Amino acid sequence: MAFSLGPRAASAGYRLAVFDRIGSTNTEALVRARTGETGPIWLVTAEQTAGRGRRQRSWISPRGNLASSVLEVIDTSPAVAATLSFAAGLALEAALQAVSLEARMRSPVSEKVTFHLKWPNDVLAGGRKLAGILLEAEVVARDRLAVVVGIGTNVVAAPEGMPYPAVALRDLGIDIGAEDLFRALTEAWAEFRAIWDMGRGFGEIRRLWLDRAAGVGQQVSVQSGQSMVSGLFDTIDKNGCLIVATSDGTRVAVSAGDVYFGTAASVGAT
Ligand SMILES: O=C(O)CCCC[C@@H]1SC[C@@H]2NC(=O)N[C@@H]21
Repeated sequence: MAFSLGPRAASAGYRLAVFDRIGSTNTEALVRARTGETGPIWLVTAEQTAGRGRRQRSWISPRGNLASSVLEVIDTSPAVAATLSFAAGLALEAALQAVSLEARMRSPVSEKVTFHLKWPNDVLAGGRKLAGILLEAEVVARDRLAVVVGIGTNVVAAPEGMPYPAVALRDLGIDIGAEDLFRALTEAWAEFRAIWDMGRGFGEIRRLWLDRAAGVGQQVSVQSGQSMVSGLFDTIDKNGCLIVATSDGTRVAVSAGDVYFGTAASVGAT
């Protein structure tokens, strides 16, 4: 089976570049944006050899997993563009739901799996990391912003030896191909990208995201650089910052960091 766009993505004007093997779809998208590509375009590869994750980590994506990026060149500020990653989380969760349902219809013995979104932009299944999102933005010609949203999903294999628990769809009994998930993702992206509407729809995206979020109202610790803030995960604000209500009654807004659920900072980070 080959990678293809869903009908809604195609009619919304998205194009597609498919690779058999590439270093990083995010890097390729940024290189293209610097040399005149204006998008919107999806880049997808069967195998990624130098994938990048958040916070300068590497991202392992062997053949069979899904590594893809969407490039949009838009007139908005980096702060507004950053909120697009929440729309990406919602799109990925919707795509995962859709393909899991199809897999269960083919093989009714497999159990229903619930996916949750973890701030800022991971997808968890049963508390384990299934997918990650890396949003990168760069000002290109004529002061327009190239926004690349890279989405990696463990379809057939989860990386081993990570500092957090990881899982693949196959481990969960969800037997689908990366091509099926990609097609569903392009459809869901077109839907949530339209709701986001250059940041005007972030209120709605925020509401939908909070409905599917892991750990709201629970104890979290958030590590941001050298500092750690602990308290209750209250909400996310209109900029997508995580709001932590600390025991001294203050509400701290965190714009970037790693979330650890519970009180022990040594478990649960993705
Ligand atoms: O959780 C993370 O740290 C984010 C991982 C993002 C990985 C994807 S795979 C496709 C795209 N290309 C990359 O090099 N990274 C992203």
